Amino acid sequence: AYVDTKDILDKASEGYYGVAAFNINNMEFFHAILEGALEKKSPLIIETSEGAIKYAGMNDPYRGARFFVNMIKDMANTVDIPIALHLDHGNNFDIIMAAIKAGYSSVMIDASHEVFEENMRITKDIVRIAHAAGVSVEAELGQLSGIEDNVEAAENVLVNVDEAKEFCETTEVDFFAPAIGTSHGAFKFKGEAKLDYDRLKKVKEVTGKPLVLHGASSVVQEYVKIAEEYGADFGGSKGVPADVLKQTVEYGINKVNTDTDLRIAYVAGLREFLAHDAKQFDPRKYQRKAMDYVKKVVMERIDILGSANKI
Ligand SMILES: O=C(COP(=O)(O)O)NO
Ligand SMILES: [Ca+2]
Ligand code: NA
Ligand SMILES: [Zn+2]
Repeated sequence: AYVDTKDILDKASEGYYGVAAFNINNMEFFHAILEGALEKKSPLIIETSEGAIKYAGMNDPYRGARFFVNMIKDMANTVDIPIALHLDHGNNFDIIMAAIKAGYSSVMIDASHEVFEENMRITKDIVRIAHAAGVSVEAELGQLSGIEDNVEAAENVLVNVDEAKEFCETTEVDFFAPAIGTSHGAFKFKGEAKLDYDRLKKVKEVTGKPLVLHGASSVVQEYVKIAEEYGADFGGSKGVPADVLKQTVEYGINKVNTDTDLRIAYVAGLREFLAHDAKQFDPRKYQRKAMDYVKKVVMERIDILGSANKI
């Protein structure tokens, strides 16, 4: 069934387990992810960035938002796991409105690069509009280093616990993303993967909200190796290890944003298949190994986060 993201995350917060939020840009990733979630009988959050919406809509965001809603809502209403569709890193007001209008389950308003008061003001505004339309809202405090919503953040700015308390009370966001040391992409840590667990525990205590971990991919080396065997160069890639992910769930993370792991698994499968089969040109066949690897990563992640059979 097609559900509100808040429903999935309130249950996860109650039960202290994590639900992965998988990013997609096309149908094949959605199908591969869905196969894995169905097999695990897990609730599923599908999320699309603003870039994905522009990509699918051939630069018309409302068309792109409708494309994803039509594909995902229809499928959701014909399978028996709960599925929500979420706008990831919403920043552009028109695209956030397009997602709400098209029928997204939830939207993120990411104004975390603004000063605290401004982030709070903007977020409050979006919550008012989204709630009026029955749509739930995510927002973020702190910054992840690297490129994020077209804003270049030089280095990590960790969430401030007192600000988090005020922010959640004032804005009434439904779920909240505290920056605790992760970053987007495949090169998250120079040395050891260190997240600020103490800060995370305190944010959970003072907000009581379902919490979101951005930049949560593990950069699974099994697929990095396969991709590199067939010509990729992902040297120095490092993500959030599975045991660290488990710790964050234990301390209150419930939505676990996963994009990079699926991209690496897919390109590994595609490179491997094409290196061995010189004759195949049916896209349903030459993408299948790539989709199988995505499905495997999805199922492994569901086991790490504990959302299997939680429907
Ligand atoms: O935070 C993410 C995904 O992060 P990764 O690059 O670690 O998959 N999406 O919002
Ligand atoms: Ca941000
Ligand atoms: Na998000
Ligand atoms: Zn993110």
